[in-house]
Amino acid sequence: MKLYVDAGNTRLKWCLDQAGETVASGAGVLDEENPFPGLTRYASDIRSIAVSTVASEEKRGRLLDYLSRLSAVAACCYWAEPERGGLRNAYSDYKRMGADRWHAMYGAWLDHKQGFAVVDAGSAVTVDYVDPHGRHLGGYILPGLQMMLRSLKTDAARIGFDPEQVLATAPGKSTGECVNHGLAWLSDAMIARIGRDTSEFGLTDVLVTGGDAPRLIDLGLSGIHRPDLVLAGLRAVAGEEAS
Ligand SMILES: Nc1ncnc2c1ncn2[C@@H]1O[C@H](COP(=O)(O)OP(=O)(O)O)[C@@H](O)[C@H]1O
Ligand SMILES: CC(C)(COP(=O)(O)O)[C@@H](O)C(=O)NCCC(=O)O
Ligand SMILES: [K+]
Repeated sequence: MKLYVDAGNTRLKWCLDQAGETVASGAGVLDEENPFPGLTRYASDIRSIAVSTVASEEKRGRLLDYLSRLSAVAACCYWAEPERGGLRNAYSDYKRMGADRWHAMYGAWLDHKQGFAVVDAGSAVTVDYVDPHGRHLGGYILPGLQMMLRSLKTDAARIGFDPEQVLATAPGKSTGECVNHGLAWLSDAMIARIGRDTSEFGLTDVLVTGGDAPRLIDLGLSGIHRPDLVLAGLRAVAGEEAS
């Protein structure tokens, strides 16, 4: 079996592949005693390990340590690239791009050749545009939804509120409403902007991934929900490298 790991700043997502089929998958947190609940019983069946990570070097070290105790197979990390299979990275300094963005774009490129946007709503929100020729037009990096709420809580002394996942965007009449409606209102503006950009650039599909993808879809982002997009791209890249 092949193990694929997407290690973000908040969570680890993983899947186990046998002959192209997903036999198990899950999510966990590196700091927990078992970062891969559900995986341990397959440990002796693992024949390869591929990792896409944007976590710090310290966290990557701990992840690789954990994996080396789990399995005798050495884990291989895959990074952003300048080009693959007709998909071309807009970054001149492509090594600086988060591996998750590259793998999500490649996962999308395999199935959506008519031009697309990838919206990855994780710890941070990233938006990337790829035209029908596979040219990455560039993208955006924004604070994630939880990150925004957390920064309001920690960096402003008098903003006290309970986070609520409201859809309301009307002007708030209490601190809680101002914050919670504010986040919905800001997301609404971002969603409208993505709609404008995709029609201006002639991109057909919007693919949405990351832990807060359902929230953005609830808020009106009309797109294809692909929770596994980073892992899909990583699977393809690692498979091509092995063949
Ligand atoms: N079970 C969960 N644990 C943690 N965060 C979750 C969970 N479900 C949804 N989320 C939301 O998803 C975000 C993390 O998304 P994810 O795509 O896993 O991030 P990353 O790739 O940066 O680790 C969090 O900020 C949180 O808002
Ligand atoms: C933008 C990100 C923080 C998103 O990470 P995530 O929210 O998935 O944890 C990550 O892709 C990253 O660290 N990128 C490096 C900078 C760049 O892509 O230009
Ligand atoms: K992300």
